Amino acid sequence: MTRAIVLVLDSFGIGSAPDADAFGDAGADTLGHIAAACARGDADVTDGPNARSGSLKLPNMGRLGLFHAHRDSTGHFAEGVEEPARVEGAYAYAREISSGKDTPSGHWEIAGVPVRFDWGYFLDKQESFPVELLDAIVEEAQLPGVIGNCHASGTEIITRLGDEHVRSGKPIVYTSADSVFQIAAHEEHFGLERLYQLCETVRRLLEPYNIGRVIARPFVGESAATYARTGNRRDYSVEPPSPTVLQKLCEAGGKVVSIGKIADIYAHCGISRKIKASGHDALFDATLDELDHTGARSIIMTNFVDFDSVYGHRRDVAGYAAALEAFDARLPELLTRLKPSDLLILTADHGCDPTWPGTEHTREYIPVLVSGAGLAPGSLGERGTFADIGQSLAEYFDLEPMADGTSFLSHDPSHPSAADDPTASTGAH
Ligand SMILES: O=P(O)(O)O[C@H]1O[C@H](CO)[C@@H](O)[C@H]1O
Ligand SMILES: [Mn+2]
Ligand SMILES: [Mn+2]
Repeated sequence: MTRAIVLVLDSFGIGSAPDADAFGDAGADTLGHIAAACARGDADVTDGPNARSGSLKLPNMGRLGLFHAHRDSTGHFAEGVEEPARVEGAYAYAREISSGKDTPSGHWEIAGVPVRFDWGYFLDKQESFPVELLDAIVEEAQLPGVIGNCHASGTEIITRLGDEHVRSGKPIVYTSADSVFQIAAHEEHFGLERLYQLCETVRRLLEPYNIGRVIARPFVGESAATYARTGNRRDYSVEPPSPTVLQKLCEAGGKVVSIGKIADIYAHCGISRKIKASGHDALFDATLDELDHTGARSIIMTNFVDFDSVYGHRRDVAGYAAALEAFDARLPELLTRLKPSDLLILTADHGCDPTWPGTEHTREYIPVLVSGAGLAPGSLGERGTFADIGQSLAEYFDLEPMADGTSFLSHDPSHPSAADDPTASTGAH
C-alpha cells in the first residue's frame, strides 16, 4: 500500500569509496574490518550487554544481500561470514557525491539532494573557534566563559573537562573534522533546557560560517569516572539546500514519520510526525509500532545512531559487531509485518570504520538493500549516488522526478507503481 520503510544504520559503510583517498580513508571498510576482527577472535566479549563471540553473524541482512553488496564493492566476501544459500532481496552499493562525509550530507543525498557546496569547517585542532564568535556567544548567552575550544572526541572531553565545567559553569565547546559546533553540558548543573537555548543562540550566531550543525551533548554523572552522555542529544541542522523527496511527498499529501534523529537531521523539513527514542531497541520498537499504524503514501524513516555514536566514533569493534548482530536478530519482527507492496530500504549515511585511526567518519560506499514492492531479488549494481534512493522513492510514490539520481525501481516491470495502487489515487493515508 505504497509505504516505504527506510532504515539508516548510521555509519555502516561497506568499503572504501573511489574518492576515499581525498579524505585520508583509502582502505577503510566498516563491515569488512569488523568481520575480519570477529573472524580472528578479536571481538569476543564474555559478559555484559554486548557479550558475543566468533565470526560476525548477520543471517537476515545476509539474505537481503548485504554480503553480496559488500563483495561487489570490495572484490571479496567479508571474512568469516556465512554466505546465504539464497539472496532474497535486491542489493547495491552506492557512492556519495556530496562534498562531505557527514551525517546531514549523507541523509540529504539519500533523500535526493546531494550537497554540492563546501561546508564551513573549524580546521584548527586547538583554539578551533574564532575569538569573535566565542565572545559573541558568551555575551549573548550570558555565560561565565567557555572551555574546550578544540577538536575532540565527545566522550574523552567530558572525562577530561567535566569537573571543570561543573565547577565553573562554563560549557564545553568542541568540534571535529565534520562541519559541527558541539556543546557538552551537565544536565543538572548547567540545565538541559538552558543547553538547548544556548544551542539555538549559537545556531543563529553561526550564520556567516556555513556550519552544518550545532549539537547539544548533555551528560550526567558525579565525577570523571561516571560522566555519561544521555539520550537527550539534539541536533540543530541548517535546512537542506532544495526540497528533498520527504518534502515532496508531504507536499503531495503523503506522510513522513521520523523516528530518532531523522527530523533533526532534515531540520524538520518534510516531516509530518516525529517520534523520539533512545537506544536501538527503543528505535526498533517504535519502527514496528509505526508499521502497525501508518497508512498508505507514507515513509517511515529511522536512524539507528548508536552504530556511529556509541561504537564507530569510539572505535569499539566488538560493540559495533554486537550491535549489528542485535539489530539483525530483530529484523524478522519487521519483515513479517511488511505488506506485499511495502518497500523496505536498509542503508547507511557514511562509514565509521572502528578499526581506522582517529575517531572520525570514513568515506565509504553504503549498502542499499531493497526488498518488497514486487522488486526482483538480485544485484542492482553500483549506484553513482546515494540519491538513487531518493529518486526511487519519488518513483514509488509517483512524484515528479528528483533532479539527481536514477531509480532502481524503474527497470523492474514487476514493480507495482503508486499509480496502480487504488489507495494512492484517493490520497488515503
Ligand atoms: O565524538 P562525538 O561527540 O561523538 O562527535 C561525533 O559526532 C559528531 C556528529 O555526528 C561528529 O562530528 C563526531 O565528531
Ligand atoms: Mn551519521
Ligand atoms: Mn558521527
